[in-house]
Amino acid sequence: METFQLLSRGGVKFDKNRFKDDVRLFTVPRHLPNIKQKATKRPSKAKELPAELDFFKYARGGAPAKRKADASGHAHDEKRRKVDDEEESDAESSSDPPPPRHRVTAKGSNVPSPADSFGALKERYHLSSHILSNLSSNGFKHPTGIQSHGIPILLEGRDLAAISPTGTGKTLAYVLPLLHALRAPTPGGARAVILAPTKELAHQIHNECLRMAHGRKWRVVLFSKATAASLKDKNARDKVDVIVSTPLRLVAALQSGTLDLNNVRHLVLDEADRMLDAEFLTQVQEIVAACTHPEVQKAVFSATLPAGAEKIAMGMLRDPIRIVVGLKHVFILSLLDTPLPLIAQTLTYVSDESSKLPTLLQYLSQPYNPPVVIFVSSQPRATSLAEELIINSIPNVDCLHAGLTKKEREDAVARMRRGESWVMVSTEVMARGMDFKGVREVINYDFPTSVQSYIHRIGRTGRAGREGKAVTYFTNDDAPFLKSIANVILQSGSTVPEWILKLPKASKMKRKAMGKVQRGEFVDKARTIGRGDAIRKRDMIAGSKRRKEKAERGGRQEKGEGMEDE
Ligand SMILES: Nc1ncnc2c1ncn2[C@@H]1O[C@H](COP(=O)(O)OP(=O)(O)OP(=O)(O)O)[C@@H](O)[C@H]1O
Repeated sequence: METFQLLSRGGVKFDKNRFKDDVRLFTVPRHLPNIKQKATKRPSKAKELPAELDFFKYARGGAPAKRKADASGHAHDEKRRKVDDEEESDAESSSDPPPPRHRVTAKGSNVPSPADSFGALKERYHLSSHILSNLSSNGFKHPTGIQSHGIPILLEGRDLAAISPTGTGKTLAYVLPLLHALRAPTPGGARAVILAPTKELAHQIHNECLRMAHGRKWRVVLFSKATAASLKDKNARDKVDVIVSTPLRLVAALQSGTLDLNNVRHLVLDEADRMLDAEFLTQVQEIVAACTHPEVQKAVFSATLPAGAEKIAMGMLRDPIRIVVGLKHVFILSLLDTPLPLIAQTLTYVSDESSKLPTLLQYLSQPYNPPVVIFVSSQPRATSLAEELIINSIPNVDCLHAGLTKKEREDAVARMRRGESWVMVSTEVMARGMDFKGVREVINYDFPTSVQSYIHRIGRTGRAGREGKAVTYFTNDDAPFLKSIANVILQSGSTVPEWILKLPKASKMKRKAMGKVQRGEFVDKARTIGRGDAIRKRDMIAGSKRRKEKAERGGRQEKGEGMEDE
């Protein structure tokens, strides 16, 4: 666009005649064909969103170019396919480096074709106009990669194991087909169950279901102590369509005989690798066994699915399709299939525990981008770090961990959603699935306990196509585990100091020990005062500051200064 046109669109009036010499300076000379050519060769780009608004430029789905499908949308004979489904880019014609290519790998028999738009889903599967209108009123215009591939698979009633990076819209990828399959509300008990590892995540998924179910009479229940009590009544239970829950709560109701899952046709495990780890596995197996309907469809979703968890998951699924969303250049190198290209990641050496707090305070004394999420390794450390930050006058500090009461946890999440928390100190409880769109930075104050934990923690930023930043502190004690994280950083496109890459590979035993570095309960060993003291101290500091300012104002008035401000 011509410079002066641009200015006039912003309301600026400019007399071109009067300033014709200046205008000439800004006019592109006609004898520079290259510049002209470039400007005209990219008409489609001009119509597109600016890069900073083009969310999902990496995760957006699309129909594969190389595949032929029959009218029913099925691949003819492929057992396994690999698809480059990033839309055609004009980058080759420019000097810009080509954008990262988005890759989806699907494995399984008779894989349905992806749908490159929500409209295509309507045409192929008669998706209800209610759901479509809810998509549009929530601003969801195009399916993401996992949605364009995963939704058709689920709509065709197939079992699915889906691996897609954090923040790429996995929730909608299972909520949408599930609601479509429910059709009209029917009595007889829950027909769908969604399991998540934390109350906070279950709550968030419940909200997403409600958003998509808006205008319909489906009863979507967030399973809690209170709902479990009200569902003891069979009449109430019969009216439920969807249950969203943590495993523990549901198992308690199953064991007490106040709930059965015989009518369930759809079972989803979100954060599947966590759900299938030692802590949850028995409960999850109990729930799976309670879903006795012969046609129950099962799906597992996660950003990470290590081999052990995948094996268990595949054992639970029937003739499953496995899809993996990742970036092409990363994918080839990656053992993890979980690139995080939108997050600028760095490692910061802090020598020992006592150096971490000063490093963080120094960081927060410079301009930073709130909200920031800070991860520590235990509940007492989360409380302790939040106290330290408050004492040091860092504004709007909050804390969230499983040791808080239900109300405290809910309030902390609500403050975060309202944008009132600038610095949120948390434990692994917030590492998975929590979607606070605005999070700009993640700081791993304590080194993550595993590669998966690293990926999920930093995935709280860089969501829905936005960019983010992640900083990880490491001490001498963390050094043996550094290389595993450095590899993820490297594969995601960020840089890592050469010396870290030259470190010897940690043995399997060492890697297992990764989460076991001993850390004290207080982030500042010297300090033993409690939270109440911290808050009192903060208020005292603020009070004394106010008094000092007032006294100074009074003094100036006496001297006759600053009258114009009064
Ligand atoms: N098609 C879409 N278009 C625009 N935004 C979308 C779309 N689908 C989902 N989103 C938004 O993207 C964000 C991330 O989605 P979601 O929480 O489902 O990610 P996820 O892949 O489950 O992440 P995690 O692995 O961390 O759980 C949400 O804010 C969601 O509303």
